[in-house]
Amino acid sequence: MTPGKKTSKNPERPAKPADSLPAEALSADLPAQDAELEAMLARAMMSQANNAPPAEGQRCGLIAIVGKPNVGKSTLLNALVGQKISITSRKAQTTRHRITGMRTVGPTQFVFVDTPGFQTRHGNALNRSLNKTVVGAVNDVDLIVFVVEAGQFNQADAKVLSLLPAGTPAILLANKFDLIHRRAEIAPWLKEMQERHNFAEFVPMSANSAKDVVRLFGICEKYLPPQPWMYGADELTDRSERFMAAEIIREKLFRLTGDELPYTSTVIIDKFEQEGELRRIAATIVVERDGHKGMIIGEKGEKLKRIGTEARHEMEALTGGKVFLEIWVKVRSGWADDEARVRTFGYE
Ligand SMILES: Nc1nc2c(ncn2[C@@H]2O[C@H](COP(=O)(O)OP(=O)(O)OP(=O)(O)O)[C@@H](O)[C@H]2O)c(=O)[nH]1
Repeated sequence: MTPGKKTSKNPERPAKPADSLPAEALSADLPAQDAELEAMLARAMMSQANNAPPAEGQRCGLIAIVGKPNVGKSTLLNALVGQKISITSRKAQTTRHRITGMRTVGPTQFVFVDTPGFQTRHGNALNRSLNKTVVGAVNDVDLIVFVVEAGQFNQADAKVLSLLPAGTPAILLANKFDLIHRRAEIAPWLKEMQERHNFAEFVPMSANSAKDVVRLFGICEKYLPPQPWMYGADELTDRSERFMAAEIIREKLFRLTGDELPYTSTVIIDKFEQEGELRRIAATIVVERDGHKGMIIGEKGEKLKRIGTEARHEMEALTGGKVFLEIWVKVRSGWADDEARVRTFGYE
């Protein structure tokens, strides 16, 4: 199911959101004193979710979550959806696909689109494909959530920002706010950010905080147009169990191997069969070099066994049934530079 075509731009964009910090406040007279800044941040942090039903029926819209690698986009999507549908790791470039996650709250359906972090290094075929996914996702949505790490902005952030279409409202989401200990340092950064783009709102938060996530729903809701829902009220993602299985294995692979394993390893599902509540899954981890294969298999096969066990447990929790999982490791040198291979491995 592709929701992209069903959306329409919000016809009545609110001029000034009531429950978050208006961006104009930042560009004009940014408070010089710490106390004022503290009050301003407190207001933005404290604003409550406003999930009151709209007067006339259903509301629904697409919200793209964009940002450079590792800023917390997938963590945010999972928190918003209320279930893990996008894999995360401490390594950058974990997300490789456009992943749609939905959450229906009262009469409003939020359709979130998580995207790969925009790649500015390595111009290989894999990265070109990832970037195409990001560019596709920011067009034709009702709202863009531009995620940065609070207090930071570099060339990689700038590249993503340059992709945002002018006519679509964008929220500046300053994530990992829990890591900011001196809030006063945020003031000049905020002012700079507002000069870079005409953000509709500024949301300082932590994707790890449930309270912050609830607040974000209220902030996003008013940008979604009144229109019928695109998905059922209980649906959480448009991705299949087969897709999720590959992603879960890739997450364990990324988490359980050191930084020495290059990000150009991928997972293909060779077999996915269901008999009642039992799933039989065979998967291949594809790497570029023999040395990488050894790293994944580990001494006496220990590492691969652990990847398999952790992936299986997570799949069993997700599906509620038993899973038999077999994983193989194969070397395909240069696959990430080969357009055709990148496509056969499931990248757009
Ligand atoms: N302290 C802190 N860490 C966070 C927060 N949000 C995410 N993280 C961590 O940041 C790391 C990256 O998170 P991801 O959600 O994988 O980031 P991403 O932007 O999806 O990364 P890519 O897949 O590379 O695009 C993980 O280790 C998260 O646990 C937050 O609010 N506070």
